[in-house]
Amino acid sequence: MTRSACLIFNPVAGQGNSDQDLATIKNLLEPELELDIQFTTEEVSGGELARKAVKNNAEMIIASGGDGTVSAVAEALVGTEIPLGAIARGTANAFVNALDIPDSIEAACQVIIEGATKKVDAGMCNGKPMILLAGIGFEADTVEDADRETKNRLGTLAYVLSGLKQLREFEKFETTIETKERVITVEANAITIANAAPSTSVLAHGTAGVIYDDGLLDITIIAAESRTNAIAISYHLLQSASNDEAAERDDIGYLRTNWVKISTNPPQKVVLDGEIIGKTPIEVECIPQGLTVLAPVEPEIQAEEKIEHLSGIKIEPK
Ligand SMILES: Nc1ncnc2c1ncn2[C@@H]1O[C@H](COP(=O)(O)OP(=O)(O)OP(=O)(O)O)[C@@H](O)[C@H]1O
Repeated sequence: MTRSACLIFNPVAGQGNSDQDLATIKNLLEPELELDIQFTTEEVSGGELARKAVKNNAEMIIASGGDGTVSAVAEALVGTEIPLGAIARGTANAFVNALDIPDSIEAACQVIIEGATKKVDAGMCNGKPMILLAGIGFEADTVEDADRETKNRLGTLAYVLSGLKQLREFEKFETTIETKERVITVEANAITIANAAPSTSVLAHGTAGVIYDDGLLDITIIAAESRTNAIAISYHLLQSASNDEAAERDDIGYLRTNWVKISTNPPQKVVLDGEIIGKTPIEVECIPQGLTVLAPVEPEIQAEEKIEHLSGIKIEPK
């Protein structure tokens, strides 16, 4: 029996040629899958289309668009067993990068055809599904500041530019972090609560790698004393993120927990998976294995070795 899938496609996502993208996707997938193609519109979101597809018992749901569309579709699938395929066509493509799904159309289609799935955690933030992260403080301001027109012209650079602009205006706020075991109070400029995070979300990377299937949220606290320090912190986190190392500076804190409530004084804007959802306080809970995604089969871990260069070494097959 042929497998079937509902493809939810944003025809205005990203900077590429959507007609051509759709033709490529159909060429690659249609020999293997019976596709029911649904287009998002300004009025009908990917989330709405996905909820309809869930009701219609879709066998698989594929989201193709920017992070807005892919996250909205993913959120609708939290708590279901329906596998999500993701074909990223946006600017930052944080969702696929965070979950180790390839970001080219061809490779993403190949993953969908191969059909291997993995379970990843999701989260709930103030009752709303969260796949990647919630940001409080300058991360939230960065997102709000990167407008559509600038994003179209500059792509990812738009976020970096607005981030630098925000750093000039940053300030500290009183923060209370409540876990099931403790109440922590601290002065901070930014708090990130991550379930999964791409390396470009630098403020999420206090821990040594944000793990998306450990049943825990990774919380990073930034407490910079000056703007210069904030820039140094961002650079430090960028490096520790790319090396999968934990942050070592005294003005960066991190912890892991499965539930957290965060309040601030004064209240701060909160960005959830790229959208501003309001202000603090927030309550975030990890939903272990809440989402099934089509993802590349994990490569076998090869034991690393470097021996051939040793002088006089002999290596013989047994
Ligand atoms: N057919 C459509 N016509 C106009 N706007 C649309 C249409 N379909 C979706 N949208 C809008 O697209 C936005 C979601 O875009 P999405 O995140 O998929 O791509 P993007 O904005 O290009 O991605 P990125 O944020 O990575 O740049 C929503 O605001 C939605 O209202």
